[in-house]
Amino acid sequence: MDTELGLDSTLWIRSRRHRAVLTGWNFNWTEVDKTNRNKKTIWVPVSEVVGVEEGRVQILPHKLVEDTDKDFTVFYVQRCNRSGSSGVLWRLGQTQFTCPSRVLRDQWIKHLRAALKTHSPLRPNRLLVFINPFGGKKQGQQIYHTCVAPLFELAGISSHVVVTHRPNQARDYLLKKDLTGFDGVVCVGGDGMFSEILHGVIGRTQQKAGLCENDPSATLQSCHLHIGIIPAGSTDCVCYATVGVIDPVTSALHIIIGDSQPLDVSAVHHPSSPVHYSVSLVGYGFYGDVLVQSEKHRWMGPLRYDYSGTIVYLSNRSYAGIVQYLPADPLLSSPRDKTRCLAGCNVCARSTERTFPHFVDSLCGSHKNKFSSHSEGEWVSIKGRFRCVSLTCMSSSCPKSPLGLSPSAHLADGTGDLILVRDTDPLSFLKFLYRHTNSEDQFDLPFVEVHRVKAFRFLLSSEDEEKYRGVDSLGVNTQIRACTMEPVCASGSQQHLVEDDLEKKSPSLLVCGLCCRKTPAVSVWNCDGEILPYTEILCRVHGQLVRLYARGIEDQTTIQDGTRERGL
Ligand SMILES: Nc1ncnc2c1ncn2[C@@H]1O[C@H](COP(=O)(O)OP(=O)(O)OP(=O)(O)O)[C@@H](O)[C@H]1O
Repeated sequence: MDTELGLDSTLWIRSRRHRAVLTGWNFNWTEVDKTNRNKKTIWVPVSEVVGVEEGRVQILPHKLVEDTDKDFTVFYVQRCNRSGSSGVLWRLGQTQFTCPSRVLRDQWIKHLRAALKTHSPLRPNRLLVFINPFGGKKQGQQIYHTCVAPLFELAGISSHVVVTHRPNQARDYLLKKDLTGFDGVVCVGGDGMFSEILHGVIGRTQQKAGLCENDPSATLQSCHLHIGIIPAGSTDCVCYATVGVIDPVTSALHIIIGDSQPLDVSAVHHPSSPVHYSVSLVGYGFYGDVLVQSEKHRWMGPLRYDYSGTIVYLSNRSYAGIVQYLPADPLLSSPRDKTRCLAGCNVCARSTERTFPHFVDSLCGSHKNKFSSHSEGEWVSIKGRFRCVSLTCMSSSCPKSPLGLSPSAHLADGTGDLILVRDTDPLSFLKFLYRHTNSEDQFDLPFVEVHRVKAFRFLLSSEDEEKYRGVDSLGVNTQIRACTMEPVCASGSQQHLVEDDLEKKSPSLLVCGLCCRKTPAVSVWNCDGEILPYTEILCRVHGQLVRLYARGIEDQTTIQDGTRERGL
C-alpha cells in the first residue's frame, strides 16, 4: 500500500515473510509466521537510516554488490552496549529485503530516500576532512580510509581530504580559504588537532562577521559550520565527553546522520596575546605544570602524562593569586546537583544564555584594583594559595576519569565549572586527584570549592607581583600587565597566524621544574593541552558557540534504541 506518508507491504528477509511499514519518522518490519501471527518488530527511526542501495550489498570490510532487481539493502545505526565506557557504541546495521516485484522494490527505495531527506535536514552533503598523520599512534590516515570513508561514500557524502604537513595548517586553511559548499569540517586526530579546528572555525566566523575576537566584551557569533571528530589521538577527551565512547565508526555515523550538539566555549584573554579557546580544561598550577613537564618528555608517548603527573605531584607546589568570578544563576543548576548532562539534556535545552547583561559593563575598562565583590555587584573575589585553579565547560570525562573533572557540568548551558583547590598537605591532594578515577565526590573535601560561573579572572596581588619579579633572575618574563582587557587588535585570528612562536619559546623558561632549587612563584595555564605562558587572564564562557556532529552521551538505560526488537 502506497500512501502520501509512506509505504506498507509484504517483503521477505532470508525467505521469511515480513510486513514492512514506513510511516513518517519510522521504518519497521515485523516477521509474520505461517498462521499470520506477528512475531517481532525491528524499529529504525528514519533519521538513523544511513543509506538505501539497490541489490544485495555489503559495505564492510569490502564493498560487495549482488545486483538483483527485486532486492534492496537498508543500512542503519545499530547500538551495542560496551562495558567500560559511559556511552553507547554504534555499528552499521544492514538488512537485505526481497520484494515481490521490481516496481515495488523501486517504490521502496524512492520512498525511503525521500523520507531521509525530509526527516534529516542537517545531514552533510560535503565535508572538509583534516587528517593529522602524526596524532596518537600515527594511524589517522588508516582509520579514515578503512573505517570512515566507506561509510561516507555509502551515505552519498563527498569529502575533500587534507593530510596535514605541519602544526596549525588546518587552522590556517580554515582562516584563509574559500569554504563555499562545505557543510562541516571533520578532524581526524586528537584534542590538539580539534583545538586547531576550533580556533579556525571560530576565527573565520568572527572575521566574516567583522567582530574582534580579542575584545572580551564582544558577543561572538555562533558558527554555522559543524565540526566532526574522528578520534585518532592519544587523549580524545572532547570526543569521549560528547559521544561517550572513543570509536571512529560511532563518530562517523553521528556525522553521517547530521547529529548536532551545541557546545560552550571559553575564551581566554590576555592583553598581549591573541584569544585562546577551550572547551575542556583551562587549568593553572598542577595542570599547567604537568603539561610543561609532559612536553619535555613527548618521546615517552602517552605514558608521559602519568610520569609528569608523578613528578609534579612530588614537587608539592602551590601558587598565590586572586580568583574573581561571575556566578551563574544557582537556581538553574549547580555543579553539585548530581545530575549528568546526557543526550537531550533539559538544562542545556533551556539555556538561552548568549548575552550577559551585567557582564559587559563590569568587564570593560576595569582594573584589578577596583575588583571586589562589593563594588562590582556580581563578581566574587577569593584570595589565597592554590594547588590548582581550573575551569571546564564540560564534564571532561575520559577513560581514565569516567566521571570527569566536573561530573555535573553541562555541554551547552552557557556556563563553566570553576574548581579551586586550595593549598593542602600532599596526602589530601593525592586523595583529591585519586577521586577523579573512581565515583567518590572529589568536591567533598574541605580544601576544594566548585562554582558554576559565566566568567572568571586570575590575578596576582601586589605582594605576589613582587615575588614574580623576583623570578626574573631565573629567566622568566616579568612584565606584569594589569588585566584591563582592552582588545589586542582588530583581527585576532590574523594575529594568531604570526604569533605562534610565543608558546614554543616560553615553556622551558616559565616552570623550571625539579632541577630548580627555588620554587617558581607562578605557574602557566594549560588551555586544552596548549601552554599559555602567562599568569593573569580573563576567561569568559560563550554559550553554544560551536556545534559538533554529536548528540551528547546516550544514557545506556533509557536510550530509544531504533533497532531494538519489540514483541507485539
Ligand atoms: N603534520 C603534522 N605534523 C606535526 N604536528 C602536527 C601535524 N598536523 C597537526 N599537528 C599538530 O599535532 C598536535 C597533536 O595532534 P593530535 O591532537 O592529533 O595528536 P595527539 O597525539 O592526540 O596529541 P594530544 O592528544 O596530546 O594533543 C596538534 O596540536 C596539531 O596542531
